[in-house]
Amino acid sequence: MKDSPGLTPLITTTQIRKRIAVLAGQISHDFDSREPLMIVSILKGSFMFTADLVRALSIPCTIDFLQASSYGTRRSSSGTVAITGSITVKGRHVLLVEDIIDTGLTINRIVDHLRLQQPSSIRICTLLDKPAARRFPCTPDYTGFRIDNIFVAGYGLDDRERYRELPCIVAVER
Ligand SMILES: O=P(O)(O)OC[C@H]1O[C@H](OP(=O)(O)OP(=O)(O)O)[C@H](O)[C@@H]1O
Ligand SMILES: Nc1nc2[nH]cnc2c(=O)[nH]1
Repeated sequence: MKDSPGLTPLITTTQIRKRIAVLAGQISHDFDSREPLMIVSILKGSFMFTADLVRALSIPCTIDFLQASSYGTRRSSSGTVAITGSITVKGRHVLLVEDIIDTGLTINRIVDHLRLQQPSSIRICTLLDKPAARRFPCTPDYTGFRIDNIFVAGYGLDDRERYRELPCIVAVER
């Protein structure tokens, strides 16, 4: 990890790699049909997780992206989710891939947005879950790690656009 004051290691690169192998095994088992699974990666935070997860799957998939932003340069949600990108999910089995579910606002907004198009199913896979921070109900179908209500960065997640490139998850000092 880069030598930066205020960052405390939380989840190592090895732990992430091992956990993704398990998640990918479960997903591949659950969606073992001839139809390709539609992966929808929620940017920016999930770019690294998505790249590692899809490479570990043993089933065919397609990969699309939506961008959702509500934190901006803050460490708490603005309460408004801006969704950009246009994808077609009608009749597809969709797996939303998130880096983190915190208040639950972002994932709820995305699910509501996509349901209007009548997909065959929507499932949620998140690398990190902060159940203690939840304000909008959401129970992910696949979870990498449950963490305490602390602000984290690395492996795609930012603190004011910094640290996305780190290969591990760190806690950021407030
Ligand atoms: O459950 P919530 O409280 O809604 O928080 C989770 C969302 O917050 C982060 O996105 P952010 O708005 O920071 O955008 P980014 O992924 O581009 O950094 C993260 O990537 C999730 O999408
Ligand atoms: N980087 C980052 N983004 C978040 N979005 C919601 N919670 C978090 C968090 O802990 N870290």
